[in-house]
Amino acid sequence: MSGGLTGARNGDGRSGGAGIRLEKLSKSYGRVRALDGVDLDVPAGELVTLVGPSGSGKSTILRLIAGLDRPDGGRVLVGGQDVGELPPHRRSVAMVFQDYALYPHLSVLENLLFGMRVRKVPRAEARRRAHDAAARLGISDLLERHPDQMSGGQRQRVALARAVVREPSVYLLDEPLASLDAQLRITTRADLLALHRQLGTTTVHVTHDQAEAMTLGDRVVVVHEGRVRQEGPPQEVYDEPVDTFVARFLGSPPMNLVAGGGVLGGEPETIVGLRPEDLALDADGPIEASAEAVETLGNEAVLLARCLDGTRLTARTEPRLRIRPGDAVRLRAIPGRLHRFDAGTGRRL
Ligand SMILES: Nc1ncnc2c1ncn2[C@@H]1O[C@H](COP(=O)(O)OP(=O)(O)OP(=O)(O)O)[C@@H](O)[C@H]1O
Repeated sequence: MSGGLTGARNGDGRSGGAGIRLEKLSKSYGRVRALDGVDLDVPAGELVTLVGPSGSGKSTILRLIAGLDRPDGGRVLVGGQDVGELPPHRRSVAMVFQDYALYPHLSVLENLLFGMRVRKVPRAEARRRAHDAAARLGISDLLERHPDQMSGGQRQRVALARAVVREPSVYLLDEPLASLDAQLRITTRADLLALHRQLGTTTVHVTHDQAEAMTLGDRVVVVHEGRVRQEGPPQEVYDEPVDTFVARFLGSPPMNLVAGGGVLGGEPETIVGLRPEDLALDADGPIEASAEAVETLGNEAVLLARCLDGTRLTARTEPRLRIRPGDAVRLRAIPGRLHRFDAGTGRRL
């Protein structure tokens, strides 16, 4: 195959990037089936978040798109082209890892220039790109520092800038925010979103943090046991999970699931689900329970209640009600908010 992919740029300097299509991708490591027939379409310019528990196959998907690993079966298309035979450096994808992977003996500027030197980008052009990327990521005043002279958040910005200078058609971000503390994660998340809006380049972002998945992507793709369980706009997946796995995985605290419906009502052959925010304290509520634990978070409190029949339910409540463990409470499910799943398959009914 001749020629790699290039990041086509449109007039205003934005790069829409290239769409990605995965067809029936499978991959095993020894006896571990990491991917089991993954189909996925990411339109050009979209930011998609892959989310799933540890070991579900998220990083493997990125590695196969990047060409760092080869699939046992299936195809990877970037910009409509089967890239199966292209080595990583010819795929016009830039990957950013959780641990930054910067060269410790090089300054920030040298880290940014290094890859372009290898790819023989002319010097003046390479410097222009490096300074432009540094400005976008707010690290222009760090260019002379070495990685060990920076905070984790600054290092992560350098790692992102190093991806930006490549002007790829696709960004692959493997838990880029996971090593940052909670506060920094939120601000860096906003910066990532802003960067994506500026560049408009197709991005696949991996996380196991469901809050990140809800806030960061145009679409969220829930991966479990090497398969795509559900994909869609985050709110849609949250409101209409296709099965009990997705229902429990997105949302914190997770959805209440009651076999047979029990205190939530329902038919014996079903599992009935209710989000904690859809379970309200109500003095006339039909569900009698006692408070087992209350976690106060400042803006809200999470009540763990044990019903008369032993069922445990969590509810999001007002923190100022000052409920204490042992208090008798009454609860009501907000009408229309119940989810029903098949008890055998776990699928949404
Ligand atoms: N090089 C490897 N050798 C053996 N097994 C591997 C290798 N890479 C991945 N696996 C296995 O493949 C499965 C999927 O791994 P993968 O790293 O894709 O999961 P993940 O969803 O990214 O997990 P995490 O969130 O923990 O990074 C896991 O069971 C993992 O142990």
